[in-house]
Amino acid sequence: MSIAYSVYPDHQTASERVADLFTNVLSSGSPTVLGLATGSTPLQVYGELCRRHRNDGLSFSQASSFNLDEYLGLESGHPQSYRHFMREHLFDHVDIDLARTHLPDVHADDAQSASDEYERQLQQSGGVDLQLLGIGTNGHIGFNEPGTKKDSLTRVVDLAPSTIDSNQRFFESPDQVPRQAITMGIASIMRAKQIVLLATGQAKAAAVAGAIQGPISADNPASYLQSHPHVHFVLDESAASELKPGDD
Ligand SMILES: N[C@@H]1[C@@H](O)[C@H](O)[C@@H](COP(=O)(O)O)O[C@@H]1O
Repeated sequence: MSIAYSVYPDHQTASERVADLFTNVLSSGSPTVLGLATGSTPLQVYGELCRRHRNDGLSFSQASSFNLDEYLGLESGHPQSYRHFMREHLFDHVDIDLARTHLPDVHADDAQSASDEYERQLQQSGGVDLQLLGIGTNGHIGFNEPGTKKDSLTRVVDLAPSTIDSNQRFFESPDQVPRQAITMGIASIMRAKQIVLLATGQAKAAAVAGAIQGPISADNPASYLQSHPHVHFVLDESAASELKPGDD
């Protein structure tokens, strides 16, 4: 099994192609459920969608959204919380109804009940029409770290040491980096009707090659995507650099 992929010369061009997919589902005129991701990778996708809203009238008025994950342990409104990220980079710049934007409730007394409730809302939404993913250098999607099972649902997870290291760049000091998160599971993600994974930069090349051309394995959670019927990887040349030729 393999995954379809496209390679573009740079991050901006790749991001515009991903924005095209979002534009298509948003332009259908019917209610749409978007699956959204955070991290540095999708920033230009969101920038492009904001530009299209401003200049071309692209409307989010029929959209609702579910984010993949949220850190546990940050106070409400923390600048590195994913809710804050989404408002800063997308929600506050387009006509989406904030009441229909969903992120896991990390301030509930019982984080596992809040995770179960998120999974229930996700299932009741009718399903994600288009899910955007990034990928960790260890192959994680959302915060589904290596070792995650294919049937996993939304739950509380411990972050891998390599993920904590990678995320240190967003915090003032290493001890401020959260150690836990609530994340959609692999099975939650795989229910999306269409999935696009955007990866750019050399640091992602090995994880991308393993996901597309390696065995389906918990060692590289993105490899589970091989069994999804409508998944596409959008890559820049660096992220594609460890793919073996002749397998696209
Ligand atoms: N939970 C997020 C993922 O959803 C994201 O895809 C990944 C890569 O982040 P970046 O895009 O900054 O490389 O790590 C984060 O920790």
